[in-house]
Amino acid sequence: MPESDHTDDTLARRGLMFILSSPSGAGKTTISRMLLDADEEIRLSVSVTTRPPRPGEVEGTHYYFVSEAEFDRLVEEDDFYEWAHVFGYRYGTPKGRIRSALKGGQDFLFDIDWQGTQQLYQKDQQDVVRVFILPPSIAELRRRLESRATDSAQVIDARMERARSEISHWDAYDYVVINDDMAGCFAKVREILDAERMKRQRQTGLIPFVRQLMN
Ligand SMILES: Nc1nc2c(ncn2[C@@H]2O[C@H](COP(=O)(O)OP(=O)(O)O)[C@@H](O)[C@H]2O)c(=O)[nH]1
Ligand SMILES: Nc1ncnc2c1ncn2[C@@H]1O[C@H](COP(=O)(O)OP(=O)(O)O)[C@@H](O)[C@H]1O
Repeated sequence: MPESDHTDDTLARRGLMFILSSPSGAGKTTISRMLLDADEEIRLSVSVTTRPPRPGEVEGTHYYFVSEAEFDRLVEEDDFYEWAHVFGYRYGTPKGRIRSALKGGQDFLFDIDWQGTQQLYQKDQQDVVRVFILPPSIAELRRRLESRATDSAQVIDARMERARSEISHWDAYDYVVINDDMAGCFAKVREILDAERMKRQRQTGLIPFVRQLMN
């Protein structure tokens, strides 16, 4: 849409980089999927990882699954916005077309950890919105990891161990939402997204619109 165009109450705007992070098992994948289903204007930034796929995970939909050597090659070619070590594997955000698509008003959802969040924020403060999801309690976090049934007891122990250090990064986020009731948490995340879209600085169509109102 050209910058000066608008329909009713919709003005042209920059897209935003909407980051959802949480300690493993708190529910960010669940909330991300609900958001992607409910909102046609946001697209998932699909990460590249060296971790093997879990049952049900689809190449190119949930992650791009690559070998260590392939990941090395992508790093050398400077193909990542950011990348980090998590749980013994590497994860990275491919550059792709993100920057040009943002200018055109496309929003992106990032399911990345606190390290990736810091890197993206340093690169692009004006487009980044950082949301951190917390579990209602440590006992419930363990229960969720066990009920997901994708990890061995040993891996669950390691994730629980790591959860405490992940939680310690809570104050590097713009918003913190507790995922007790799933529907309630989802509603709050949507409200954040809606409000951030309306921020004056993002509404590039406002200047011509206001000028026209004043003429
Ligand atoms: N920095 C960074 N972290 C990522 C990326 N993709 C996924 N992660 C994070 O890596 C962690 C492990 O993800 P995953 O193996 O899918 O397990 P999960 O903890 O159940 O979501 C999570 O905290 C993700 O948010 C990425 O591209 N960059
Ligand atoms: N509010 C909630 N109440 C109960 N179970 C939940 C809630 N949110 C997520 N879960 C469940 O907890 C498990 C972990 O959620 P998931 O979205 O995979 O977490 P993450 O991506 O943060 O590791 C899944 O089995 C999911 O269905």
